[in-house]
Amino acid sequence: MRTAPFKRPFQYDKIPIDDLRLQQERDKTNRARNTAGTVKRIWSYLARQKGTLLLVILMVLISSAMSLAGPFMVGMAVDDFIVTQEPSGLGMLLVWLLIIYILHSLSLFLQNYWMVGIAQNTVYSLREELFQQFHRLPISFFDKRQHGELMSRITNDIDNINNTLNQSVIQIFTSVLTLVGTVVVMLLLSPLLTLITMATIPVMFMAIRWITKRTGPLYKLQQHHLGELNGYVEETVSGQHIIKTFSQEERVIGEFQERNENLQHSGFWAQVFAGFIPKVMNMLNFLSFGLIGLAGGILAIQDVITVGVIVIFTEYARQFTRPLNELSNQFNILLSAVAGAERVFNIIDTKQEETDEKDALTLDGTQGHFEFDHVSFAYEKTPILKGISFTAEPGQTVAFVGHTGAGKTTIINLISRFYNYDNGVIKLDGVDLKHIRRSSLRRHMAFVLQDAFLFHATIRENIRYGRLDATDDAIMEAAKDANVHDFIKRLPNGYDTMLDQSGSGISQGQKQLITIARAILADPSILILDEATSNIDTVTELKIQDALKRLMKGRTSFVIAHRLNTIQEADKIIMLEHGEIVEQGSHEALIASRGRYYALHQQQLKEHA
Ligand SMILES: Nc1ncnc2c1ncn2[C@@H]1O[C@H](COP(=O)(O)OP(=O)(O)OP(=O)(O)O)[C@@H](O)[C@H]1O
Repeated sequence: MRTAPFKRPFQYDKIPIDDLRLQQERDKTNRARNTAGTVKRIWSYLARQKGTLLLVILMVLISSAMSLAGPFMVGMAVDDFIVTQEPSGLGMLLVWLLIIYILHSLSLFLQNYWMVGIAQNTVYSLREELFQQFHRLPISFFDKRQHGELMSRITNDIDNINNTLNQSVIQIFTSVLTLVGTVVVMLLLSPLLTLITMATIPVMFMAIRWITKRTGPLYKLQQHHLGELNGYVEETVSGQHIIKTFSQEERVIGEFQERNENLQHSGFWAQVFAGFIPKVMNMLNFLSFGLIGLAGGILAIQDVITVGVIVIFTEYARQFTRPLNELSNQFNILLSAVAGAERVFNIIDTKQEETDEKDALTLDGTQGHFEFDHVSFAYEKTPILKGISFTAEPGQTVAFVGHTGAGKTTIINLISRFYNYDNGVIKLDGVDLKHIRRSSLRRHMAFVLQDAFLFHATIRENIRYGRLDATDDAIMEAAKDANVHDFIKRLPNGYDTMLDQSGSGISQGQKQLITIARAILADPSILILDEATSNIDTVTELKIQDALKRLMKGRTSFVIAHRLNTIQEADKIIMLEHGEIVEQGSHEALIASRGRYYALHQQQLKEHA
């Protein structure tokens, strides 16, 4: 087993400077493009809860005032009762102090309670809007993006907004109020001592700036390395089969080690520098106490101020540095949350799936007669399909064949109107598809796709997805027709067997049979089958072929098949090349004409010989 080298790993000059630079570049792109606009938009969500927000502001005012009043009273106690050694009113003052501290705690508790409510309501609305938007966006939106990226919008970004609203917003308010309040009271008590107290601030600023200039990018680098490491672990865990079959374990361990070392380096320095901040603050606080004690003592001896004022200043000095520090921290968190919010809003603002025409038809039923008339289509600006013309009679099976990238899936995408065709016309029962409501068109279609997708639900619920009002008997009948009933019956929990998201626990073929049962139950007039029989053992393949034959009977079916032996019985085979139809006809006719299909057929025969 490999062990990680532990050779002087923590030299600062070993931090990859290029990585730091890269991180700084990334930071720039990670900022919101329109910070003011995004903040305004977040505000519009908060403004829906004006009443509660006012209460929070009131509580912040009270807590800030109380944090000023506490030390002030202590100072008064020193002057009035301790210096004078006249303790008669001390008891009453202690009661006041107690009230101040209770009020302080209570206002902190309530501001937190109300602000958490505001934050939760805001992210509830955002999550809801984002999820609804996901379901209104066209397929092209998802085709262009990675799933992980979209997941990150609804998890990380929204979480970030929540945390920022919960903590940073109140912190920023409180810090500003406390800072202003402290300086005002200090100035009123003694402008000279205020200046002396503040003498350490420039030093503090410089020290913090020096540290954060280093920790900021290091922290982000650490996050970046952590993300890389997590991603790598996730990928290798889910790709275990492939790693083992290609005997890549050693290489994977080596690559992991590299990522682990990167994280170790950046993590070490990020935390070392971050650890400096409280130490430096403490040191400067003590310096400031010393200065206040010295200067305050001299001023008190000269009767310019009282001893109580010195007590108040030492307390305020402590209160003073904390908000300064917090402001700079919270500001960064706030900026990154605003950037996240902007990404969320960008998705919410993305153009939704084109709406149907105003007077679009709702199909009650359909014969399933399709006609493609010189249809052309481009993804963005890349032309894919050119002058496609063919017909599919009701109940016929039309198969698309051709090399990878020929445009088979694209034709299916046009039939189901996941994409809009640019030129020409596609007609269903003589009506242009564009005049038919998308939802009503798709209601008459069922898909059995290569990547059989099952939900995290029971087998029964997965089949019922085809027709929500189906009875248990109808589900069982569909499963019987799909040749999967016997298999389900043999499972300990039968139809109530829970499937996990990846559908593990059942084979690829069984998954496919369940999706066929789902399609049978849906009882559509139009069927779309995408390479439904690849990677499956012969017995299951026969079962699938048999189930499909039953499913396709009496329905117009479009089949994408790479293996020509599965489509020989199709009524029409359409051979595509570079987005154009080069041949069409029955298997026998195409073989007899000895053209492109014949060549492809011969090639496959040789490959499987
Ligand atoms: N969402 C998309 N955006 C841009 N181009 C795309 C998109 N989907 C497919 N293409 C391109 O369109 C062409 C046709 O792709 P299509 O998926 O229709 O081919 P196919 O015949 O189904 O291939 P395969 O047999 O590999 O599934 C390819 O060049 C492909 O790169």
